[in-house]
Formats: sequence, C-alpha cells, structure tokens
Amino acid sequence: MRHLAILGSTGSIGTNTLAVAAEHPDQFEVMALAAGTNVEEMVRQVNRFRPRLVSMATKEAAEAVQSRVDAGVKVMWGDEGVMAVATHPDADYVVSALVGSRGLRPTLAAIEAGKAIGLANKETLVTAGHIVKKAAERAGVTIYPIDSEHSAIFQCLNGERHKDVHRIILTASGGAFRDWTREQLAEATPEAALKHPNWSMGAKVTIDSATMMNKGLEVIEAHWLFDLSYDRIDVVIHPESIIHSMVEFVDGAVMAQLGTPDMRVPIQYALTYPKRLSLSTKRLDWVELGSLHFRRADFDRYPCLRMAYEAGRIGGTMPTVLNAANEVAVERFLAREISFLEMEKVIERVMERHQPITEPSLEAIDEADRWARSVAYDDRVRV
Ligand SMILES: NC(=O)C1=CN([C@@H]2O[C@H](COP(=O)(O)OP(=O)(O)OC[C@H]3O[C@@H](n4cnc5c(N)ncnc54)[C@H](OP(=O)(O)O)[C@@H]3O)[C@@H](O)[C@H]2O)C=CC1
Ligand SMILES: CC(=O)[C@@H](O)[C@H](O)COP(=O)(O)O
Ligand SMILES: [Mn+2]
Repeated sequence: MRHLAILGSTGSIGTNTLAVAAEHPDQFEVMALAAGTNVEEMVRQVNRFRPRLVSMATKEAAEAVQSRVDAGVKVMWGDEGVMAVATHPDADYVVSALVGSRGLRPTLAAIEAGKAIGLANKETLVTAGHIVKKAAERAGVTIYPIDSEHSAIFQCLNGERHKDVHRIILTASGGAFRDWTREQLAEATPEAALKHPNWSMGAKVTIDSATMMNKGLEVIEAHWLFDLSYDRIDVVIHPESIIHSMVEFVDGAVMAQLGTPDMRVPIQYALTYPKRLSLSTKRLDWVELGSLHFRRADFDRYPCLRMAYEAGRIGGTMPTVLNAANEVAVERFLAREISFLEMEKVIERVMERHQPITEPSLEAIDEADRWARSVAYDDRVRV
C-alpha cells in the first residue's frame, strides 16, 4: 500500500494521479493534497478521497474549502501548507505536480523527509538538478519519472547497464504549430497554442510544447535523471506521440516504449514500480495506426530547443535563468502582453545578460531565478 501526498492535485497530473488511485483502492491511500485556488475541485477530491491534510494557495481558498468539508480535515494555506503536505508524516510517496519552479522547495523538503518521489514537475530538475540529485542520494530516496518521455526511457533501461547506453532519443509531438511556418507563427494566438494535437495538459506545458521549450526542458531533465551528457541526448519529432521515447545501446539495438497518449500509464508505473497493475487505457490497434512518422527537430525552426541545450551545457545558474525567463514569457504570452515569437526573444535576451555561477547554492538559485524574472518582465528586453 502506498500512502500518497499530491502536490498540484487539482491539475492535469494531479487528477490523473487520483484517477489511478481510484482504480486501485487496495493499493493507494491519499493522505494529503495541495493545490492553488480551485476550491470546487478540491472539495470534490476531499469528499472522494478523505485526505487528512489539505493546502490551498491562499487563505481565502483555504477558508472556502474548510467551510465545505468535514471538520476533521485539516486545511492549511500558502508555503507553510504546501510544505506540510510535502512532508506529511503519514505519506510515504509524494507526487510532485505543481507547475513551475515553485515546485522546487516542497519537492526538496519531501526528499529530505525521506519520501519516494514521483516527479512530473520537470522545472524542479531544470532549475536545480545538482541540488535535487545530491539531496536524493543523501536521503537514499528514489525519484521515479512521471514525464512520459522519461518514464519511457526508465522502462527501456530496466535491467540494462548505464555503460551500454549509446544515446537516448526523446520524441516530440512538435506541438500545436508543427505544420506552421515561422512567418505564420508571428500571428499565433494563445487559443491556437493551447490546442495540443495529442495530449490534454495544463496551460503552461502546452505552450512549452508549442515553442518546443518543453522538449528543451526535458533534455535537461533527462541529463539529471539518467546521468547522461548532452551529446548523448537527442530529439526527434514524432507527430503521433505513440513512441514515448527510445534508448539506443552500444550494439545498435534500440528499445522504445509505445502506447496511446495517456498520462495515467507513466503515473501508475511511477507509483507501482517495479510492478505493473491493470489499467483501463485504450489499447493500440496496429492496423488502425498504419504508420508512424519522424521529422528532424531543427534548431533554426525551434530556437527554444537550441537555447535549452545551450543552457544545459553551460550549466550552473544558466538553466535556472532559462527556466525562469520562460515561465515569465509564457505567462505574458497567455496574458497577451507579448507575441508568440517574442517569447523566444525574451528568453534569449535574458540569457545573454546573465553571468552564470557554477555549482550554485539554493540561495544563488533563488537569486538567479528572481533576477531572470525581473529582466523578463522588463519591456525593454524584447526589443
Ligand atoms: N499535464 C501533463 O500531462 C504533463 C505535465 N508535466 C509537468 O507536470 C507539472 C504539472 O503540470 P500540469 O498538471 O499540466 O499543470 P496544471 O496547470 O494542470 O496544474 C498545476 C497544479 O498546480 C497547482 N498550483 C498552481 N499554483 C499554485 C500555488 N501557488 N500553490 C499551490 N498549488 C498551485 C494548481 O492548482 P489550482 O488549479 O487549484 O490553482 C494545479 O493543481 C508541470 O511541471 C508539467 O510540465 C509533465 C508531463 C505531462
Ligand atoms: C505528456 C508529456 O509528457 C508532455 O510533456 C508531452 O511530452 C508534451 O508533448 P510534446 O512536448 O512532445 O509536444
Ligand atoms: Mn513530456
């Protein structure tokens, strides 16, 4: 039996995690939930899963939840509440599914408290991979990947030796605009960018997918999860999202993990590893599928992917800055303050201005994150 705490329970990963828990009530008990401001969904979750602790982002949202649930459920709010959920003494497994680098501190706290981690929040590893890895080693904690590509690689590597890996190949759908020219992208709206061709996900990761920054963040995430240098991590566009990623070994053999695009599969595998349990997913019909397609992930067409490789190779605080600038750029695009193509310009300008620090402390990471956000909000940066 796993005793779960879920950070970001009302989001896309959070609700899929609860769907997995609901399918196997004999395997999972939900102990604590943290979310932002979605009171309706949290009240539904509390009534359905009966956690002992709940946290909301604001006092108002917490009071609204408290007034509508059993008095025995403790409701907290803000940073203190998220930290309490992440370290709840009755939970042994924390699903990290907040969005953005706000996931870093609670995920680290969960690791330091000795919880196993199911990691969806890729920004945690992008912004402070060296700190998170060391903390996990110190605490003897395993980080199980939930991100579909990393789950695929984790599955392909099962029983293999690290030294036998030649390279890994992350597949990318190409996002909402994969068939658009750069000229057309100048007019891209948030509504169009939010229509992912294959996956139903939260807004931030869907925009990242359209710019291909998602794949860039995933390259850095893979570097930390699988201890591979950047020249051993490749990306290929695969419009169908049926192959979730691949590992090529030194003898030329390639292992791939395939399936319909359904996040419950990698979530459940992260929760039950090394076991597999049944799951009510749509099965692949090979004849209906017919064929699979691949395209080159071109750096000129996708500058965000290029910048992510550059930031990863530079290391230190540069990935932190890439990530923070990207979070602001996405927020401003969704608020219609900047255009689709201005997102990559903002990130590039912020990176150009940054003097990276090597082996940064957590405080230096916070400082770089704050600095990058303030520059990315400054309108002079996109000119
Ligand atoms: N969605 C997917 O299929 C995939 C997502 N990922 C990664 O997983 C992470 C989560 O993504 P996704 O589920 O799509 O995101 P969503 O936007 O759907 O969900 C985000 C969650 O975080 C909560 N939240 C937002 N702000 C705060 C805050 N200040 N304090 C506490 N909670 C907060 C939201 O609460 P509320 O809604 O109540 O405000 C919600 O529960 C991201 O890092 C993403 O890149 C990776 C692979 C696939
Ligand atoms: C489901 C998942 O893991 C997402 O991160 C997905 O990868 C987004 O798709 P693309 O970035 O390939 O468009
Ligand atoms: Mn992914």
